[in-house]
Amino acid sequence: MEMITNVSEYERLVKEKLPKMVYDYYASGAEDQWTLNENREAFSRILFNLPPHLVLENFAALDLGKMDKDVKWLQTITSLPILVKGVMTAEDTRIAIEYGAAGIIVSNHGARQLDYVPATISCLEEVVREAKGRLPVFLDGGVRRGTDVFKALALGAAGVFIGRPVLYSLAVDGEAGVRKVLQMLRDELELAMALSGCPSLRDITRAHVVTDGDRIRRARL
Ligand SMILES: Cc1cc2nc3c(=O)[nH]c(=O)nc-3n(C[C@H](O)[C@H](O)[C@H](O)COP(=O)(O)O)c2cc1C
Repeated sequence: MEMITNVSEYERLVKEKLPKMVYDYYASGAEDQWTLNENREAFSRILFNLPPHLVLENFAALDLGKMDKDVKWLQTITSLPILVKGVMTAEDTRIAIEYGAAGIIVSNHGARQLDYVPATISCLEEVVREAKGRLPVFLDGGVRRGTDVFKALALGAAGVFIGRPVLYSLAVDGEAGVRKVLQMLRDELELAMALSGCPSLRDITRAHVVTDGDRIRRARL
C-alpha cells in the first residue's frame, strides 16, 4: 500500500476489490449524480488567493418540518451534544439554533438524496453567516484533499468530516488504510498551510480563497 499517494486512489483500488454491487452502493449518488460530481467540482473552482506579503521564503517553509421535534426528543434521552446534519441554508440554520442544536453539519448526505441540490462547499458560507459564531459549523461531502480541508476552514467551517474515503480505505487495507487516509489529508493540509503562509489553523482566513461568488461580484464592479 506504500504506492498510494492520495485519498482518491483508494477508490480505484476498492473498485477492483469489492463486488460490483457493493462498490456501486457505496460510490453512487442519486440519479444523474450531478450533486455527487458537484461536491468535488465546487471545491476545484475555489482558488487560492495568496496574500501579497508572501515571498519565496514562505514556500521554503431533510425533512425539515420534523427537525424541531427530533432535536427536542433527542434532548430528552441524552445529555450528549446534538449536531444537526444536512443543513444547507440560512433558514435551516435558524431552526437548528432555535431548537438547541449544539452544532451543524453542512451536508447533502453524500449526494445520495435529491440530485441537483448544490454542493456542500458552495452552501457553507450562507450557513456560517447565519450561525454568527453561536455554534460550530462543520461540513462533509467531497472532501478528498488537504486543500479541500483548507478551503472549508477558510470559508468558516470549524472542521470537516469524510465518508467514502474511510469506507474505501477500510475495504482495501483495514485499519492501516484508514490511518493512511487520515495521515495523507493531514500532511496535505499542513503543506497547503505552509505554502500559503499559515503557521496555525487560526491563520487560515477568508482572504485566502476566491470563490465563484467572489469572481462574479468582482466582474460586476
Ligand atoms: C453508503 C452510504 C450510506 C449513507 N447513508 C447515510 C444515511 O443513512 N444518513 C445520512 O445522513 N447520511 C448517509 N450517508 C452520507 C454520509 O453520512 C456522509 O454525509 C457522506 O458520505 C459524506 O460525503 P463523502 O462520502 O463525499 O465524504 C451515506 C453515505 C454512503 C456512502
